[in-house]
This record gives sequence, structure tokens and C-alpha cells, in this order.
Amino acid sequence: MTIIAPSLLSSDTFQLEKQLQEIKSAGANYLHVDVMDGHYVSNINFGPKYVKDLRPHTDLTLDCHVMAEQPEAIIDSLMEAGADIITFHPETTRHAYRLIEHIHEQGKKAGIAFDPSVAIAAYRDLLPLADQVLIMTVTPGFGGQKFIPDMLEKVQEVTELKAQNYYGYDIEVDGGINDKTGSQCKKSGANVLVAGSYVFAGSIKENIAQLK
Ligand SMILES: O=C(CO)[C@@H](O)[C@H](O)COP(=O)(O)O
Ligand SMILES: [Fe+2]
Repeated sequence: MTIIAPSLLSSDTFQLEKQLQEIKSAGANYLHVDVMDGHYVSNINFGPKYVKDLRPHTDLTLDCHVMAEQPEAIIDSLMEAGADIITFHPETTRHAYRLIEHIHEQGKKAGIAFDPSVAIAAYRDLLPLADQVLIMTVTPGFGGQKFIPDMLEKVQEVTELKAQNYYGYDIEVDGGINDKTGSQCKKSGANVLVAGSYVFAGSIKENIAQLK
């Protein structure tokens, strides 16, 4: 089964209640919440307050993608606010291994995200601990960018490592995902598709059905 994670970065804040209902009835599984700090990436949007406000309005899994330097400074607030999955970029912290353990100690799932310029080999030792491996298929920071086809090799790489070593992580892709690129990612082994601009342009129901 493919898990669909609409990225709320492309949602309409003033239509959010209605859009959440459409997402749910279309059968999406996660809500993807991008948390940015204006330093690691040059954009700022959602934070713990947003996650806290969102939590009572949905029973979907809140999949927080943290694009921030020193993520340890914000992830406790996100977990307290109701995040279910915390995915961070390991190059943003000195002690990524410890941070995964900390997320697990709070009863949450931990993901590691790979920027297009970061090799899987650089954080190979984190793979056995991860609940989710996020392969960025654009440079992080903004919605609506073009999918980078070379990242399919990285998706295949983590798919093979998972099979060879019986690792338990989900493989998530994020950036430029639509019906075509989503299908390519699925063929390469991805089982969680994040999509923002594609899902929210036109019919949310039809777009989610296409991704599935
Ligand atoms: O993490 C990010 C961007 O950094 C994403 O989650 C975007 O929200 C994806 O948007 P689209 O590329 O699907 O429009
Ligand atoms: Fe994201």
C-alpha cells in the first residue's frame, strides 16, 4: 500500500478545514508538515503552534519534516504539540544518533532526510534505527519545484539496503511528486509519497486517487 502525505505547505490556510475533510475522504494517510527555520533553508512557515492547532482537527498521522539547524531545539515542542513522526536532516545536528534515540524515547517515530547533495553512505549507520528515510527529490525549502530524476537512484539504494539488511524503515519521497514522478518513485521502492502543489491544484480527491 502506498501512503499518501499531502504537504500542507501548498494548502489554503483559510480553507483548511474543508481541505482537511477532502484529504481524509480521499484516503490520504499522513499530513506532511514542513517546519523551516530560515537558516537551513531560506523560508519560514509552520511550527509547534500550528501542529498544536491542527492536532484536534485530524486523526491522520502528523508527519513533521524539520528543515532547521539544531533540530533538537524545536523537536520536543513539536512532539508535545502532537507530531507523530519527526524527520530531520542529520547534517543539521552533531548527534543524530542520539536524537533518533530521544525521539523514540518520547514514543514517536524518527525519520532521517537526505538533501540531494548528501550521500546515503554519509549516514549509513543511522539506517538500522530509522522508522522512515526521506529522499528529497528537490532542494528543500519551497514547494512547486521540479523533480530531480537522478534521485531515483538514491531511492533504489535505500530500497536495496532495506531488503539486504531487513531494515524496517518506510521510504518517503518529497519534492516535485505528481502522478508520473510518483509512479517512478514507487517503482524504485518508495512507499510514502509527499505531494504539495500537485495535490492542491484542482481536485484534491482526483489528485490523491492518481497518486495512489
Ligand atoms: O519539504 C518540502 C519542501 O522543502 C516539501 O514537503 C514541499 O512542500 C513539497 O512541495 P511540492 O514539490 O510537492 O510542491
Ligand atoms: Fe517536506
